[in-house]
Amino acid sequence: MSANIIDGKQIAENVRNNVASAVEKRKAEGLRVPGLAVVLVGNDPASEVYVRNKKMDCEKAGFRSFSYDLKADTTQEQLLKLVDELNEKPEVDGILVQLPLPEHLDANLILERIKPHKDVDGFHPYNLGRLAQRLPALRPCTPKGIITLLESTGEKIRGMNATIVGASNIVGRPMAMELLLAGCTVTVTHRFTQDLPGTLANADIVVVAVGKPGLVKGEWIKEGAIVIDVGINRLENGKLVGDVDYDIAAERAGWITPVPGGVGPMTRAALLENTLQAAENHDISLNQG
Ligand SMILES: Nc1nc(=O)c2c([nH]1)NC[C@@H]1CN(c3ccc(C(=O)N[C@@H](CCC(=O)O)C(=O)O)cc3)C=[N+]21
Ligand SMILES: [Mg+2]
Repeated sequence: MSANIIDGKQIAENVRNNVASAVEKRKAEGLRVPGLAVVLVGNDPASEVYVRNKKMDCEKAGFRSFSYDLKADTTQEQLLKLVDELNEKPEVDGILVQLPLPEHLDANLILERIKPHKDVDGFHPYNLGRLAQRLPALRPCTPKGIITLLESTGEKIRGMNATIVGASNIVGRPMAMELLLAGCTVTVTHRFTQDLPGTLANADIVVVAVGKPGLVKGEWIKEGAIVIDVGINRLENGKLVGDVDYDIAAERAGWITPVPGGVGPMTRAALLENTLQAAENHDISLNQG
């Protein structure tokens, strides 16, 4: 068997076009265009690239973007003050504080300071709690984007066995929740898991989000499985690879995401969807005074 490729780039483009149309419609109705504030602390080169891309996505979708590039030695108090200001700014619908933050800052405290209705990353405990209760919420971008990728296959996801490799706050654990809500039987594996190959042998869906090239061997993939690779690893030769041995996995899988061009572009598209959703909810709360 040779896997079908899940074309994240193309699917993300469709999502972005839908968001752009919704923005046009808002304008025609005399509503504000959505606004995203992007906060970057320090000068990590990878973060600078990501942030630049997010601003570009905003402009293409017809959003306003507000950027705040802060020095690496910004204090906790200064950053909290900026978040407080952005929380109160009516033209800002979404606030994104780029991670990782410098060591001396407490990311959890800062993310929790963002008003939940502006938390377009979906990282606030309020939104994660609402997701866990299947209530409307802003959902973390990568897991949300992956659900869109799974839906694009046309396969019936409900009832499948799904295994997630990696239990991070921003991907693994919210992904488990999304797949549970989608009707999967969910297994989460992590650094203490004893038999990863044995678990994967039973997995109809595999989502890998660890950040170690070659962590998942192609031979471990069940024939016909859907393989979603969230890893983005830059090798010494400059090549970008995921966490899954792609070539062998692609011989066994039914569907597989490439790296690059799989999950990454969908994460960015889901951020635009969340910012539009935040703007729509924001209108309602502004009207209610
Ligand atoms: N507050 C916050 N929210 C985030 O969502 C967030 C973050 N911080 N910090 C970093 C991670 C990582 N992340 C990516 C998004 C898109 C690509 C992406 O577009 N990747 C391209 C390739 C990019 C490249 O060439 O390096 C692809 O996979 O095709 C990658 C990684 C969002 N993150
Ligand atoms: Mg990603």
